[in-house]
Amino acid sequence: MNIGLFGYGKMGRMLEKIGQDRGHTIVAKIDDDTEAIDYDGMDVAIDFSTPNAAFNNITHCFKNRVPVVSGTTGWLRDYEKALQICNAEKGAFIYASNFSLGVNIFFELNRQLAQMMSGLEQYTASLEEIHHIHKLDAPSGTAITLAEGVLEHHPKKDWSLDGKEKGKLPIYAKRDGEVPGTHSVNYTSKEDSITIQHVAHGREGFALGAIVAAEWILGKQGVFSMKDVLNLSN
Ligand SMILES: NC(=O)C1=CN([C@@H]2O[C@H](COP(=O)(O)OP(=O)(O)OC[C@H]3O[C@@H](n4cnc5c(N)ncnc54)[C@H](O)[C@@H]3O)[C@@H](O)[C@H]2O)C=CC1
Ligand SMILES: O=C(O)C1=N[C@H](C(=O)O)C[C@H](O)C1
Repeated sequence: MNIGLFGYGKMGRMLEKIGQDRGHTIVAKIDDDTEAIDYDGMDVAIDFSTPNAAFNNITHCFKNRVPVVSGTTGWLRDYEKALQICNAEKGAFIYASNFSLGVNIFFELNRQLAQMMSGLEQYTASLEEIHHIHKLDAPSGTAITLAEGVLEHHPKKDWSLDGKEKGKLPIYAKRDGEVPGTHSVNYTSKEDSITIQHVAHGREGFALGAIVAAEWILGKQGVFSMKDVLNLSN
């Protein structure tokens, strides 16, 4: 499979390694200084760029008939617009706030726990994410997905960064050294606390999940999620 990488930073380099290990060819490494892009040689594009660059990268791929896997976070205000362009161009698209197998299992566990906790008003829910100091966006995309899973079964209607808005589910975002990504969901009462946590040990899991998604999307048309790729139950 010929892969075009959009964003050749920490994730781009890890994708190159894992992609080559799985027998694929990296035909383009597009970064902020790339002047011309040859879409014709790409079977699939994988975008791990920046919040400001992702929408343009993704939609240009749709217009050039290249399927897209995107893991870039912090651009989701434009997500619906991207889906419209994907559908109009009969393109193929997978976005995931986190491509690792472990986090996608954690997403399911989070939803199940949220359902069990619904109606137990003595517990106060909160989320915490810890990432490296280079991260541009806060809260993390993964924390937002986790918050959405909690809110499906919770009287609160929205989340708020660092608990700044009263009456909303707080997501505390911390930045520390080179931490690859740690996410916790906590329920606390006067009597006790329940915490579930996912700890990434590096970036390999994210990159492997994105390459598996790219292999899966070849030849397909439409908008998909990691649930489709991993065949996880609803
Ligand atoms: N969904 C997931 O599983 C994961 C998502 N991420 C997300 O992926 C994104 C990238 O993460 P990192 O590689 O750690 O960041 P990074 O900062 O190391 O790399 C981003 C790269 O994008 C480049 N870039 C800037 N403008 C561009 C443009 N117009 N076109 C192409 N590239 C451009 C930057 O120069 C940089 O090299 C972030 O949004 C991060 O949150 C990171 C890890 C896992
Ligand atoms: O920026 C990162 O590094 C990561 N970003 C993603 C996010 O925002 O959730 C996924 C992972 O936690 C690493």
